[in-house]
Amino acid sequence: MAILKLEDDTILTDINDISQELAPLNIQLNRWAVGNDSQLRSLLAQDSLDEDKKEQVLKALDGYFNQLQQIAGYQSRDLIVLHPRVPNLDELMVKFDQIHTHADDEVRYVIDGEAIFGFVRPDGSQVELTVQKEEYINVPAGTEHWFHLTPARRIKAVRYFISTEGWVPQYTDKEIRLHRALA
Ligand SMILES: CSCCC(=O)/C(O)=C/O
Ligand SMILES: [Fe+2]
Ligand code: NI
Repeated sequence: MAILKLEDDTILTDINDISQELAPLNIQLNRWAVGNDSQLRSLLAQDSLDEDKKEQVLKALDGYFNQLQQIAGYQSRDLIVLHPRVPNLDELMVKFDQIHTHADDEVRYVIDGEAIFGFVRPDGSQVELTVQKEEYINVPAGTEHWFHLTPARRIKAVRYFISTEGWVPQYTDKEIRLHRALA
């Protein structure tokens, strides 16, 4: 269940309240079921997945990718698997935990675990959104945002791409005011 933290420490959990606070950013937040396939569920329960198992997971969820392909021309998808035993996990995360934008929409489908997406709103205020399992988020291209793990340090998320360049950040050198203030 999504949780939104505002800069004044307000915590919102009602999806309508969250959508209202995110409306100026045109961020889409939906619930997408993973389903009851036992093989998929057993794969998602594993910490790490080799490339073959990642592809099995992606194929099992390609119904959503096919929809994105048809309605918006998405061309590729990959699977991010992060957990506490990933070597140099903190170093890996540094590139995400700085305010950046992408030329593509940032489209993520969390299928296990959770993570935090932070946003700079048009009025300059900052918010942090915890996105959890079976939640889909679409952050429009050009949105200033950052990303980090929760204390659980565990997420599996499908990333969908329109362009073929993959993950390219444009850093904006703004300070993550909210995160530091509440850390
Ligand atoms: C869960 S996807 C990893 C984070 C990412 O791709 C991104 O761009 C964060 O801002
Ligand atoms: Fe990003
Ligand atoms: Ni934070």
